[in-house]
Amino acid sequence: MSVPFTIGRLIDYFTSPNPDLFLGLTPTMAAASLVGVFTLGACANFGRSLLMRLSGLRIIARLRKDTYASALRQEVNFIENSEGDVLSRLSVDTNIVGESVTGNLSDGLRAVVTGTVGVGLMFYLSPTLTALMLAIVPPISLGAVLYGRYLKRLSKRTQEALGKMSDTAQESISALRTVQASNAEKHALKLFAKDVDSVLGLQRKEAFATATFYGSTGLAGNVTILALLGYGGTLVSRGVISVGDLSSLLLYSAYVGGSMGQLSSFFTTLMKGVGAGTRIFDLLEREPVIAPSKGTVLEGRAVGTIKFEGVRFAYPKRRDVQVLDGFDLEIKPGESVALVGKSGSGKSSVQALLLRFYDPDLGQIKFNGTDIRDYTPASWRSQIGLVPQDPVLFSGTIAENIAYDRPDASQAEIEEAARLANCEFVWDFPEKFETKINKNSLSGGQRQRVAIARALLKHASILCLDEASAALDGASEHKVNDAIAKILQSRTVSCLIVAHRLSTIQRAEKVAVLDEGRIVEIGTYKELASREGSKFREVMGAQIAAVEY
Ligand SMILES: Nc1ncnc2c1ncn2[C@@H]1O[C@H](COP(=O)(O)OP(=O)(O)OP(=O)(O)O)[C@@H](O)[C@H]1O
Repeated sequence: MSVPFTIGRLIDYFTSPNPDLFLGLTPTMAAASLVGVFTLGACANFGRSLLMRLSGLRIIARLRKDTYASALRQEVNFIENSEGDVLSRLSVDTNIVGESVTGNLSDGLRAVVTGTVGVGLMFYLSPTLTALMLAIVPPISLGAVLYGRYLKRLSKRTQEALGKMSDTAQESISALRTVQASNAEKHALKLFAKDVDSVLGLQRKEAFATATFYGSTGLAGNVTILALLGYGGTLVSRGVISVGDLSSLLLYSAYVGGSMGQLSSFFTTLMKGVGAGTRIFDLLEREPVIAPSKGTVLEGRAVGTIKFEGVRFAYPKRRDVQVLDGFDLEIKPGESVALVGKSGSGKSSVQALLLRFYDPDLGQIKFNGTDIRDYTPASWRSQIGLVPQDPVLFSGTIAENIAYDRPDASQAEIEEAARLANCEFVWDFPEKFETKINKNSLSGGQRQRVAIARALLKHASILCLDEASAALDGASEHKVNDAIAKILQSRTVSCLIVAHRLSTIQRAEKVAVLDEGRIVEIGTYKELASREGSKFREVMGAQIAAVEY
């Protein structure tokens, strides 16, 4: 802020017949002091920029971690419906918020200081000219407030549209094999382009608003400088102020104008940050429907009877389809129950309820007489090993994948679980258990067996198996069946298996047939298969006929 003042003094010094600089300084001393001030300013700028940048990055990192932690806590239904949107909040929105409260804030503060000191020094030099310049402040401030509000709304909508765009991209990219096999690239691109265009539409509105605001403030600023020069010129000719004072004033007005520009950009960036922040805090503060900390902790390996009592359930997104309607089932400790039924009859949903991915709308699921909702979801889930129909592998080694539920497991335990799950293929890989894999780099049958090993390593008291309905190749299917058979024969775990193959159903101690949301038949395989006209025979028709033939 000392620069315009000193320049004014220097101009007066060189243009005046009786030079007198300021406080008895010579031009050389004034220049030397300025260099000192510049150096100090440079150091302060370095510190400001570095500290603000670093704190911004740390805020972004922390917001990302917290938002991710919150996303992992939410019930699966909420996240599965908006995967891309959640990812966009994690990457884009956190960035906007971080920048708007750090670098932007420091620029804003600097603008406030520059503006206030500038106006103060202008008043010192000429109160009349300063009052003339300040006349443009109220209309510009009003414009900035209106523009900021508009931008905040627009920013939230833009971030939402960006989230939807990410959702669309995520869906196709994660299913690229299906997209390419169906020659659906054009269709996928069309869907994505539609989302991109809606983002573009919103950004265009923002561009128009910004251009209008900056265009008009720029015009107002230039007109003010012209007015200052015109009126200031008459004051100089009348000898009220010196040429140096007018030069200082003009420079200060440029500083103040610049700081007002910075202030409005601070305000608009802050409003964008508020828009993006709303989306982050919506997720950060969201209470999951299935509260992670509610309930008592189920310690150790708990053995007991599982009882579904009058369970009614419909998916939140499809309330009109009653998936389970008076579902009753009992699984005793160590018992294996095969759940059979037509495709879409609700078998996987039963397992999803047992794992508390959802809670029943009515009725209860009890473990040893206690509603499973009375346990914390994490401690309840720690009792269950899960082998889904299409198991998911994560990027990492085979050992890490097998030990996913129990990262502390020893190599010997991992190998033992792999042996029990018929994962002998691992020993054929050159790097054995250290072989790096990702979600696609094993065959379907191998994936199933790794998932079985994972579930076995957990030493859970309950196993939820969803048998692959897709046909595996003969050898692979035999290995998977054999691994499942070993589990069914052991009496140490209760097993709820969604079964499609006759061989599996035959091995289960109890077979339950699910139809229209409830168990319609229950018994041993022999009882159900020998009952003429049974629902079981209807569901398993072709397979039973093949055996009898
Ligand atoms: N996330 C979901 N949101 C809404 N509806 C769903 C969801 N998952 C499944 N459904 C519906 O719930 C019903 C039961 O599905 P579920 O997957 O439990 O059947 P299933 O018996 O396991 O089928 P399959 O043998 O083909 O795997 C079906 O009508 C299905 O369309």
